[in-house]
Amino acid sequence: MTERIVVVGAALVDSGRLLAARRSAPPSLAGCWELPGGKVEAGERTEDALVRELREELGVDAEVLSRVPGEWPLRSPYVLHVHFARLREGSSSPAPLEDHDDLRWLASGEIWDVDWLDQDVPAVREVVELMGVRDGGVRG
Ligand SMILES: Nc1nc2c([nH]c(=O)n2[C@H]2C[C@H](O)[C@@H](COP(=O)(O)OP(=O)(O)OP(=O)(O)O)O2)c(=O)[nH]1
Repeated sequence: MTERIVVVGAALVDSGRLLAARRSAPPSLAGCWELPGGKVEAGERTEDALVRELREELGVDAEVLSRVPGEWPLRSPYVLHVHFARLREGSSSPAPLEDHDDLRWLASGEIWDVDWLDQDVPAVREVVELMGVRDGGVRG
């Protein structure tokens, strides 16, 4: 059976805005925007992987909230899972420390202003839908 590796992405929300991160590498993905996160390591809980990745990549202390239902195929063998997350009180603001060269907090009318990775578009669409539905519920 083909190995399947989960990449976990954060729908990091704050005051109704969603954080988008612009990849700086590899060249095939550089310049496009994604949900920050990374690969879940063997034996690691997805939520723990997300907290770890957000600390490494953005220097933040994040709290993982609910999972966005669904799973989106990436380049084999990767599949994307997404969880809502928010910054814990006292966390630093996100900074593009690793893998990214720009960050943007997108308000609801700005979500499609950035050039998302093609494979992220269906996941982002789902996130936006849920942010609307849960308005007030997932706001950080
Ligand atoms: N983090 C993240 N990766 C994504 C998204 N969409 C997408 O195709 N990918 C791809 C890019 C990479 O091939 C893979 C995850 O790689 P990564 O570089 O973020 O993960 P990582 O930090 O664990 O990687 P590594 O450098 O430790 O190998 O999934 C997304 O929204 N978020």
